[in-house]
Amino acid sequence: MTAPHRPTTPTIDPSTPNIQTRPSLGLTLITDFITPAEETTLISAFHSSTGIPPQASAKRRLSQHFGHHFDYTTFGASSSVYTPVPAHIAAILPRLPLREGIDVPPDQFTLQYYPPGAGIPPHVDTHSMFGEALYSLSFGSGVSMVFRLAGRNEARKMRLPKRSLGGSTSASAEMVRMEEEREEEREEWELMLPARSLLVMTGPSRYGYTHGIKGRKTDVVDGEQVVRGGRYSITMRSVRRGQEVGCACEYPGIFLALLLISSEPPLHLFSLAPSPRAWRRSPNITCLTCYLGEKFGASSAFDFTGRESLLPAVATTPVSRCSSWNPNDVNGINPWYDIDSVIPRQTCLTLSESAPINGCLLMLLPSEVMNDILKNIPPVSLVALSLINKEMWEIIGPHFSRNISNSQA
Ligand SMILES: O=C(O)CCC(=O)C(=O)O
Ligand SMILES: [Fe+2]
Repeated sequence: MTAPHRPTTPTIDPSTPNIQTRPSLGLTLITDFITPAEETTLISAFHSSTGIPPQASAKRRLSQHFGHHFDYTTFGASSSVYTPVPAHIAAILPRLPLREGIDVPPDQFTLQYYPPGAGIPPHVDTHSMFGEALYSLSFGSGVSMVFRLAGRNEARKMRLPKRSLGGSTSASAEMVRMEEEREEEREEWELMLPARSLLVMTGPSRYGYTHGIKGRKTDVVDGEQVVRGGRYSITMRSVRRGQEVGCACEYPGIFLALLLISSEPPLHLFSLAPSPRAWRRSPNITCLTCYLGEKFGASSAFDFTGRESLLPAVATTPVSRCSSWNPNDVNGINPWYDIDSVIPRQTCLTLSESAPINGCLLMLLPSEVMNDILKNIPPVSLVALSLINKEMWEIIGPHFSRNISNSQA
């Protein structure tokens, strides 16, 4: 294990010494963004509205939502649950740095209280459902936020189970080896967010890195161990709606998709979800999840079971189709795991047990193609099998170019 690096040296304009920017990361930290009086107001408002006394020894992170509520099933925003934004939060908004013509004022606010020792797992906030700029206001106590280049590990978790990766072909073994080597190189670094500071994430820091907070009671600040106090934060996001939903960022990912071609509605959406935590960790797969949730008007299309398994964990209706469908036993081929044998042949399988489903097509698709398919070929049901990342695509993509050009034709 290498020690966390420091982030790149910030750029500071002498006329605004409290603003540290890291242009290559799209990251800005503004210290003393709110006054101590505002901090006191925000803290007492949190305790009076939640009814939690200030000295309460909470064990885990507590969240409160304003504006469109955060939806923990899609990791997007709820379209139905809304709490008006209180005046003490609204008062901060005019001060937020917005890039002209790019950023819009946030309309989704998650206020969190982290008792000392609590953290938040590394994640990338959902691309498709929230605008680019993310704002995080810290108060009560500072904390060290951990950034890590996103992608390989997250994608790997979503992609294929280890037994398949380590399995039959030298190509897949090689992929594993390369991933492991690259894993070592991934840089992780920490940035201290002082109380009353505002963090702004755009570009690479928003899309290309995970951010999280380690669950520990101390942080190292300028070489000194500092004991954490209770920290509050307000994460401010802008919600995308309608035509804006989708992801056009530079980190789109490539999906290994199984399209179930169905002759009749209703559409049945299945999803292979290792666990809600893994979905959350994988930036690109949440794009798809949210995209579908929004597209088909239901976050309940995805009903996570939380099983640590890549088997079809989820079904809307009927559940029996999902559970009776043994993925190891479809025409003697394992369509889920046997990437090498199935995809190059662009196998079209007939699922005799699943009457409304006429067939399925397993292929690798860049996410834009996937979006196109969803728009243009109803009715299909879609199984988001997995995700591979850009680097992986460079290795295996050439083998599948025929499939991609077919699907684009
Ligand atoms: O507490 C924070 O500053 C960050 C919280 C966060 O990353 C989130 O809610 O998505
Ligand atoms: Fe976040």
